[in-house]
Amino acid sequence: MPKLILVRHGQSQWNLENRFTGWWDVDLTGKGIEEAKAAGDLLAEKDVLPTVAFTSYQTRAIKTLHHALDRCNRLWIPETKDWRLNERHYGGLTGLDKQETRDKHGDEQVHIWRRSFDVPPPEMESGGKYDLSVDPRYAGIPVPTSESLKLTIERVLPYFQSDILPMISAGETVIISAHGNSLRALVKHLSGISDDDITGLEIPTGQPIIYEFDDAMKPAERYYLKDS
Ligand SMILES: O=C(O)[C@@H](CO)OP(=O)(O)O
Repeated sequence: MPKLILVRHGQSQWNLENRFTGWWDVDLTGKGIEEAKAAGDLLAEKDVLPTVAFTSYQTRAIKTLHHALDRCNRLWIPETKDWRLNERHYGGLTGLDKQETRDKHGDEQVHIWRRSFDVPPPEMESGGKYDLSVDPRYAGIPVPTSESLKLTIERVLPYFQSDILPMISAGETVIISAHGNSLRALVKHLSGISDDDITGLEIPTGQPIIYEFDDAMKPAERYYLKDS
């Protein structure tokens, strides 16, 4: 049965500091590295060994993938990076402290920015400290100025369907190392979760989630590998 493994990157420096991150390229903490290694150990222990890998353009997801693959002796498998698996773009909130933003704008407003389905945060100003539109890694790519979950889904899903699903159909065991919101986009689609319910789904760092597909490429309900 073809399998898909989803893993959210381990703890990042800004997860630890409680700052809005989005597309900003923050590295893993020591704890994040350990989470990624433990994910790889679990893949080895359960004998769920990836044959093809996908990740984003962001260091925390790339390093998580590499630490995990190292631990299950699969660093050699083909790997594709694509910006469409990036975290949702946090716009003008990027870099701000989440608690200070709550104190300034109120809990309700911050909850809307973080967890509404289709309300994007304020736009990022061009030329600001966290503007990545001139970063060479995004040359030729339409860098968003802000994204809701809905907008994130609109770039993650077509990429999944065109580039990742055919690999699963071909019998590969695919691993995707990505982010809270790019993975929400995939789980929403694969598990048929409503617009209202998906925003309440929290995806833990470094915990492999498994989808098994039947012959008609219909995914069964997801499960955490640690619980299998
Ligand atoms: O800051 C971010 O980019 C994301 C993921 O860490 O945070 P949130 O929980 O608000 O989606």
